[in-house]
Amino acid sequence: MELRTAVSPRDVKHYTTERLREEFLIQNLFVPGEIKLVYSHIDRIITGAAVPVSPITLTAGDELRAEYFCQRRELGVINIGGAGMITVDGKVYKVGYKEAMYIGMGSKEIIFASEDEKQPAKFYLNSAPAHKTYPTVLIKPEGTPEEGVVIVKDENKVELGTLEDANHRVICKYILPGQVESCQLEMGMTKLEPGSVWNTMPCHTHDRRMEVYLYFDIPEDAFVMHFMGEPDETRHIVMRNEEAVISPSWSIHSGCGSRAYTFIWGMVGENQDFDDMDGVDNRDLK
Ligand SMILES: O=C(O)C(=O)C[C@H](O)C(=O)CO
Ligand SMILES: [Zn+2]
Repeated sequence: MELRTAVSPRDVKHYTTERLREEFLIQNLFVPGEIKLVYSHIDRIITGAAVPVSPITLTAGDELRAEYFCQRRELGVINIGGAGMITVDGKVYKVGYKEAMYIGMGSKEIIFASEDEKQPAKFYLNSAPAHKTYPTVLIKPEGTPEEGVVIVKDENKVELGTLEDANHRVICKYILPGQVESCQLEMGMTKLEPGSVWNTMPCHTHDRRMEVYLYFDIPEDAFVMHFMGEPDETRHIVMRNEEAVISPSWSIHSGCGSRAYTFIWGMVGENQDFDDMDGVDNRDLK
């Protein structure tokens, strides 16, 4: 598990491109046959990925000083690859493309597998410290609810922006209060409509929560300029396909692509109020 420390905005002002990327950008997450994990001191979020070609088990590693990964943690998973399975304490959940799971604290054995090793599942992971066990569930954007399966409510599929502002997009909220309960983790996916390139613009900060973005569905010769920093001291990070970026609570997090793309956002921190954002007026950005 790789470790990243927290950083102060006063220091970040002076970072070179290279240093900025070292601190905030997470590359090479999706490696066939491996589980990759990055532990950030910022709200102790773990960002990771599992790409099983044969079944692989999630372990705590030395870093957590825990008997098993979810002993004191909760875990959110979204599959951006081929059809897969996640087995939690012996119960098998089939997790298709853009389907997700919330796995509650206390789940001991978590095994990732792919239905077809030639088109492996790509499980993206966000995990945060937890204090209480909430039910483990499979989450689907569409379908019929059944025992252990939550379908994203219509009110949690939010269309925002316009083509004229190049920010037409749909935010699909998977893990949040009132739909899938968690101690602090919230997760969802935002898809840009063709011709729109800006996410989270007008932009915001939320001092109560930090956030991680995973950008995907980006062709090899395309990119997203991810903007971060305090609103009056912004910086950019060039993002390629399937790369993640850490956004401290004091930082804006917004991106402009060379074409449309999709991204997963995950938040942890003080509260779980999605709309508790401090909006930044476009005229105030520097
Ligand atoms: O496109 C957007 O706007 C978003 O997806 C915003 C993120 O969900 C976010 O930053 C929530 O705080
Ligand atoms: Zn945000």
